[in-house]
Amino acid sequence: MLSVKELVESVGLTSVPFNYIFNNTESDLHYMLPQPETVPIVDFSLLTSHDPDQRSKTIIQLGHACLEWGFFMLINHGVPEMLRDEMITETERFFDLRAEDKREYVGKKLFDPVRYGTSFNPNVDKTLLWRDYLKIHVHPRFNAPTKPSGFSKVLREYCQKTRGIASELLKGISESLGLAPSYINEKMGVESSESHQLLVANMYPPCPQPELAMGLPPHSDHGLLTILMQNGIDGLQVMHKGKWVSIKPLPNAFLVNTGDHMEILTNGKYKSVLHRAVVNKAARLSIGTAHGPALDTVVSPATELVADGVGPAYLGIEYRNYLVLQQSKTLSGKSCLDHLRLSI
Ligand SMILES: O=C(O)CCC(=O)C(=O)O
Ligand SMILES: [Fe+2]
Repeated sequence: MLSVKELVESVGLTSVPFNYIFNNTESDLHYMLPQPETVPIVDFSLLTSHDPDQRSKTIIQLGHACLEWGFFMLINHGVPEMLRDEMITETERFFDLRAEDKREYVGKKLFDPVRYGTSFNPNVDKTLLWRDYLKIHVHPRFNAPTKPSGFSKVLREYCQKTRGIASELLKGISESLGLAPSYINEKMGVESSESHQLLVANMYPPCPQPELAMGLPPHSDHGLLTILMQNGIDGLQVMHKGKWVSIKPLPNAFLVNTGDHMEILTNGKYKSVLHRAVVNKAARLSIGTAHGPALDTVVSPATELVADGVGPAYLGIEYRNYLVLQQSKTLSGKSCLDHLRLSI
């Protein structure tokens, strides 16, 4: 099957082929929240500050962002702009490689180290997505494609830095829940040598009729947290108060969202956020890292967060099995999490 990029480049497309036409309902397009609705901004340098006042104010903002949005922009995170730029350039170079150089990563399974493909699950997707992807398991074992030659070094550094950010954010999030700073990191083993980190690069090639196609349909992410960045082109939309909000990141900011395992762990207090990626006439690239526990960790609601007499709202599940569940289906809303909900 051709990637979207190959499709676009091979035939000089002027319209979207029928199997990519996404059923964007009228009402859906009108559901945009009037801008600007202010997306929360979290200053990482204040979160990690030695000044207890600054830190506790930032923890309150972080908790608010998780509670009200499940999404925030992270500024002053300390990842050099040059590393981010290199990461974007090397990833673009990967997608630009000749088909034969990427072939060894095609048709791979969920837990294979490096996977390159298109759509989400083309075997079951009724409508194909305007998106090609590269997915790499980067922790606990680091993996990288062999080409382009500079990719591996940049990828390793980038993933190490984003892991550090995730664990600091999880300390702040634990505190915002009234728990010890180390609570989530310890319970989920996020700082352990076995914690799982998946890198997902999304390439959305130029689309001749962007309003007809979809890059990624509404979905939530599987992990505890996702840390995302993009090239200069926007396209991410986040569901807030029942409406879509288009996200325009500040220069050099990361976009961070809570995932399904945050919702399970917090017994529904910090919900995973629905988001989607629309496409443009220009090529868009986004790079996300999903941060979670070791694959064999059974995640269930933290007893400290289950109110007396209420009980857990989700069944526990092994992290690995949740990934298997998500990949077995088409990407659709929060349908995986729905499998684990308990009626209270
Ligand atoms: O492209 C984007 O901005 C969003 C990507 C995304 O949601 C994902 O990879 O799960
Ligand atoms: Fe996502």
